[in-house]
Amino acid sequence: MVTLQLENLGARYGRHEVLSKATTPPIRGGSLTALVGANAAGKSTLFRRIAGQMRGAGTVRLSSAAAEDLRYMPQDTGMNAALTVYESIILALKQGGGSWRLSASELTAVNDVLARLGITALAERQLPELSGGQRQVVSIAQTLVTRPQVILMDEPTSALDLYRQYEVLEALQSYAAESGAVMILALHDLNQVMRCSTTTIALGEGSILATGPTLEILTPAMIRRLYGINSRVERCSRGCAMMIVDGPAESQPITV
Ligand SMILES: Nc1ncnc2c1ncn2[C@@H]1O[C@H](COP(=O)(O)OP(=O)(O)OP(=O)(O)O)[C@@H](O)[C@H]1O
Repeated sequence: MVTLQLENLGARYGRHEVLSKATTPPIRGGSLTALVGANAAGKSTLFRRIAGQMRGAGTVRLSSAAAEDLRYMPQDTGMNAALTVYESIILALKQGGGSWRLSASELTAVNDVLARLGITALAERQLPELSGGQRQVVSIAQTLVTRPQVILMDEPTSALDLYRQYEVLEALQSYAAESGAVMILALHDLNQVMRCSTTTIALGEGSILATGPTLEILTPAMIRRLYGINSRVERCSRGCAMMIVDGPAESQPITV
């Protein structure tokens, strides 16, 4: 089982300190972890820091996985190359180098990721012709095709319709369950978080405020602290937890 643990991570842009002493217990693979926090709280910055794209204080500890097994899918992924969807996924698979010839197992990996994400019909389409939601799913396919063991995705469902959100989150959950990968998704929709993630990391006030089981973290008090919103967390008639927004709290969230 892969685990990821953060110890006292810091990150700054010049003199602007965005994160300080960001620490988590070991985050276990096999299910989805959500990263939540207000705009500008530092979610993308934390991902860049974990992915080694930024220097800073602290340590990222990985067990049962190497740094090369980590993939980070940023919020905005360039999709203007004159490639088909199929070619772009082969390119993502071959980024580690090697021959352009596809082995039988690589061919299976490309076809599998297309099928898993429900985009087989898009395989021959050119990237610049795709809609925003289609691009986002292709970007997820490019991220998963190498079968990474640690995956960081920045708002992977932000451009998706309701059906696609459901389909993609189910696909990500099943990928995590079968591979044992640590999969952290930055998400803004807290009902989505409650439905799909077992663990939640709450980011605010320049650090990680709490990490733990999603329903223990996403209490009305934490939601008020993170977003400045009064809310209730209730059970629907089928027993699923859901958040109901009541309105703005008197105090605004504190971001950096
Ligand atoms: N390249 C950069 N140079 C300078 N400051 C930056 C840079 N990238 C981000 N920041 C600043 O760092 C802070 C955190 O930004 P970040 O993108 O990590 O937030 P976020 O939580 O991902 O926000 P959002 O939910 O809006 O995507 C913000 O104040 C932002 O302006």
